[in-house]
Amino acid sequence: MELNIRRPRRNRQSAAIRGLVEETNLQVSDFILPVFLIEGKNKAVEVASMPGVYRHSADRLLDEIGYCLDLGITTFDVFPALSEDIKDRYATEGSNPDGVYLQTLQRIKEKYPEACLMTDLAMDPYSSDGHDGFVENGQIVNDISVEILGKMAVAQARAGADIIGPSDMMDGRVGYIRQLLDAEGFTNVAIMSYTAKYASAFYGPFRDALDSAPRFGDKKTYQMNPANSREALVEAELDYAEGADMLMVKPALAYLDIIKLLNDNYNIPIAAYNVSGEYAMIKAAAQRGWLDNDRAMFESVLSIKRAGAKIILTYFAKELAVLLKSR
Ligand SMILES: NCc1[nH]cc(CCC(=O)O)c1CC(=O)O
Ligand SMILES: [Mg+2]
Repeated sequence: MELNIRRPRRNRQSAAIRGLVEETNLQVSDFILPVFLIEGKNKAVEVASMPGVYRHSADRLLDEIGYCLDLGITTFDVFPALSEDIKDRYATEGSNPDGVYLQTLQRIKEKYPEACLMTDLAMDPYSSDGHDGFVENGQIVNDISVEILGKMAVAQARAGADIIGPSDMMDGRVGYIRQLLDAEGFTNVAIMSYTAKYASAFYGPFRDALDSAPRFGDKKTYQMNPANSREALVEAELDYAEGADMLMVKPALAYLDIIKLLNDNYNIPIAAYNVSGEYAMIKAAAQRGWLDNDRAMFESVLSIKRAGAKIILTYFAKELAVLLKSR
């Protein structure tokens, strides 16, 4: 029998050697935990389609963030779930400094100055149309949306945001927001652009959590077609030129090729959003005993890092932090 002299199994023969040759490692500093804020007091309501994920009122969210900081999680992406009566066409509440969202950001910063706060910048949580941009005659109007988003971004920076995360996919918003932030003295506030955000089925549980599904139509005129990858390079080129500090791909698991594409072509950090549906799939299978929760979680988040994402937004951040500590 003639075998090749190269035997890859030699490098797998013991835990020690496997450790030596291991190329990718997850660490808690890679993660951003998305958190959901609701109105009221002393409330923690589990999201039905996201077992283990809660919508917290501000007071409970403060406790939650304290707990996560102790676990080593440094950065939080805060999403508001607001009542219908506060929403309007112009997403006015999005830049209301006395509203529950911006007030809560301030409270978090006051209590935990060390916490790094990321915001979601889009109109949908505040819009009576449930779209990320401004709606006129059934169309999402780009430039008016960008103006509204600019106001929101400055208000978020004033409330203490460290990283602004435009998730709306309007053209030109990164450059516009950068200009406004700089003009207002917020040169240190970073922009993590949702650069390649796809029109995905995997946002379903998130829209349940926020009750933010579009009131008509879909998001296909602004979010990308899942069939396209070269278009992601066009989006990246624009965001890079407009001053984005980090480029995000969303969702993550069905878009590992896009993560790799951007990582190969851009020398700023790439982020990926391991979205609600990707979380829900593993949780649902694990609850039925069809998958091992911890192993499936670890493997899927590891694959996102291996593909080239340095930063991972994931609802698994807490569980992963505990798992990594126990190793
Ligand atoms: N601007 C909205 C927004 N920001 C983050 C998510 C999805 C996050 C997730 O599914 O976990 C969405 C949903 C959407 O675009 O409809
Ligand atoms: Mg773009």
